[in-house]
Amino acid sequence: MNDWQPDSWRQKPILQQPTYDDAAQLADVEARLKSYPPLVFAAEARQLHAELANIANGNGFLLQGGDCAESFDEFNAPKIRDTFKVILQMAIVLTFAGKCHVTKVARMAGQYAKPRSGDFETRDGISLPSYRGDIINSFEFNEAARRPDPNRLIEAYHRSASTLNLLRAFAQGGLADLHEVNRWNMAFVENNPLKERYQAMASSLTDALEFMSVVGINSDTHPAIRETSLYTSHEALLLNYEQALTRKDTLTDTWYDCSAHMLWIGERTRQLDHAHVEFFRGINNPIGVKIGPTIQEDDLIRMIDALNPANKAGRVTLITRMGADNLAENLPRLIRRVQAEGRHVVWSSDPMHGNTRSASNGLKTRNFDDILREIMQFFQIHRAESSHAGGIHLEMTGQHVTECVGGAYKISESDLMECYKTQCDPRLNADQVLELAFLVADYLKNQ
Ligand SMILES: O=C[C@H](O)[C@H](O)COP(=O)(O)O
Ligand SMILES: C=C(OP(=O)(O)O)C(=O)O
Repeated sequence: MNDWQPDSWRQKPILQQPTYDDAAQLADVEARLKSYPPLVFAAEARQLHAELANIANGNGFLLQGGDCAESFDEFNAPKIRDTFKVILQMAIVLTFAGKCHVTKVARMAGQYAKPRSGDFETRDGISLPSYRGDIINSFEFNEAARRPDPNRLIEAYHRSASTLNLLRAFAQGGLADLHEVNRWNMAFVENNPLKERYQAMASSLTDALEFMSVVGINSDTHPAIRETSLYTSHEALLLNYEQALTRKDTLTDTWYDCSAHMLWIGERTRQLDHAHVEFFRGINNPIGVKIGPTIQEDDLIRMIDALNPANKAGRVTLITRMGADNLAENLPRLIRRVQAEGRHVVWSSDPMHGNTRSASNGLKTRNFDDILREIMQFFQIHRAESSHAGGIHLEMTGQHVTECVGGAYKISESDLMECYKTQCDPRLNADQVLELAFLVADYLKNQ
């Protein structure tokens, strides 16, 4: 690792980056960010690493989710609270059904940069640079808004700090009480059109909590009942920002990217000889890598080795995002090769990014059934290969948006316009994501 430095990525080719007009202004912003306090503490990242190591070894489950792109405009406490609540609600049913620890990692407090298919967006004959996330430019469609602005890095830092502050308060301050979380779930089941389907699981969970109370295990006697831990993550796409928040941990004398506990490399920027792999190989956080259906076995092993030469369990999470129609053909060959080479990884399923399509009105959407189908196949394939299906990675929100079609409330393409708020990709709403959790839990319970 001698040849690695926080800025050594700058010597490599890089994709999916904005072009800033004023290099001096960008350098000034980077210097300011470098002087700011880190957002997370390296020891917290190590704690997450240890939890992920358990999952890589077959124990536990990773639940990772949140916005496709956090937005400066939609930045408020109810929105943060609602996503926090729904992550906890999912985690409680998955813990109960899977009978294992669920590690919760939010796509929050930094998920501000987006890779795009095209550099330009054209509307009514006018072409402007694509929206690349609020840390880079603005979603509004005019020339000034779409110009990359370095000050947005500072803005993203402060918003991430406030978000993280509130998440920590919720996690430790009483909002995470298991009894409360269970009450929210009971309300979800009570109001759901498919309530009979979820009733049995919700009732047995309630019974379990009541039994614990009777034998004296409650929020007063056991802090674990009223507190939780929630880690943060985002795609480390804008390396100027990530480098500025990369610090040497004084306890271990090793480098950590202190913008979040876990960072991931996207499907579009994981080329072995490019900047993102170079940056990631030197930071000690647990990291994710998105992998699509075209990846070859040799390339996968080379990538794992570049990122985790010591083959440490918990360091690398492979997040497969193949699409429900491609998973069965591609996942088994990758699992077999990773097993044959003895590499330690967490396998997680992102059932969102391979299942995006255009609705008839042109809006991007995803079908709940495709999402569920990809997750279920993910579990079945891992089971058939004697491998551990370690987690799921979702684009979701705690709010009642209409962006993905289907689910118990049968959102149709004509409903999409009712509350379509995403600035990039369609997210599962609060009901859809809980429904998914109950269905996955049902499957886990029957295994
Ligand atoms: O979230 C992932 C990507 O940023 C997104 O899918 C790209 O969307 P696009 O194809 O509209 O650019
Ligand atoms: C861009 C994303 O995913 P992928 O790299 O898998 O396309 C994402 O998760 O926001």
